[in-house]
Amino acid sequence: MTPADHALSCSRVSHSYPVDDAPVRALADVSLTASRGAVTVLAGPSGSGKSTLLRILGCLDRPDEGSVEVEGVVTTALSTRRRRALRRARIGYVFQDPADNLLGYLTVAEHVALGARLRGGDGTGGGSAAVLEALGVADRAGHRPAQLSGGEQQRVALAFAAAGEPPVLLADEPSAQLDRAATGLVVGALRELAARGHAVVVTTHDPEVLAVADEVIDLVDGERRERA
Ligand SMILES: Nc1ncnc2c1ncn2[C@@H]1O[C@H](COP(=O)(O)OP(=O)(O)OP(=O)(O)O)[C@@H](O)[C@H]1O
Repeated sequence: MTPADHALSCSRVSHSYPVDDAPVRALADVSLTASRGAVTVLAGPSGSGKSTLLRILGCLDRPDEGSVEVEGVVTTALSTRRRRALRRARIGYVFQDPADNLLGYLTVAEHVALGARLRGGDGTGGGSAAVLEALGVADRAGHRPAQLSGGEQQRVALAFAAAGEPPVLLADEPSAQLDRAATGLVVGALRELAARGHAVVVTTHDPEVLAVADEVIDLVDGERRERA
């Protein structure tokens, strides 16, 4: 493993949410590295800080303290505008809520083309046809989100996030809306995406997703705990 394989890392990240007079501490001094070719899972009980950490890694939020690095660029040192541009070009993100992932007026195929264009591609979607196939939604290319179930929308969201081959692919509870069969497809796709060279980072409670992790980061009350 060389430093070039480290697509994503964070160092000593702490974050609190301001709530009235008593800030809620969500993360304390968390460091991690996620490599290309690997599935890294953020695990831990509800409220342990998984989503907060994923949002910070994905340049959606800035931590109170600590730094985040994407392919050698310290994103926490960038202006909001430059951080957003880097996020669009280099990071695919799947939100937990299907409603946050897709645009109602675009078909599945149009999402894939848009994802590829956002990442500077030619709009053909890179390897997204194979990803749609692997996720069992290739035959829905002409459909809009309202014509898909919540689980199908999340699988399309994963293909949209992977379109244009961003080096970093982040997914917040990607199996939360899915039954066992669909979870199996998503788990297979996560592995395939890692094999294609993405650094894949997911939050989960799901043992089936945990089972395909190359590395598990355990969070408890916002702190990283070493595995026994
Ligand atoms: N917008 C917010 N405002 C205030 N507190 C928040 C906010 N978002 C999260 N928190 C708090 O920060 C802590 C970490 O929340 P986070 O959503 O990151 O945990 P999680 O491990 O992803 O939980 P879950 O598995 O339930 O999604 C929790 O105590 C939560 O209540």
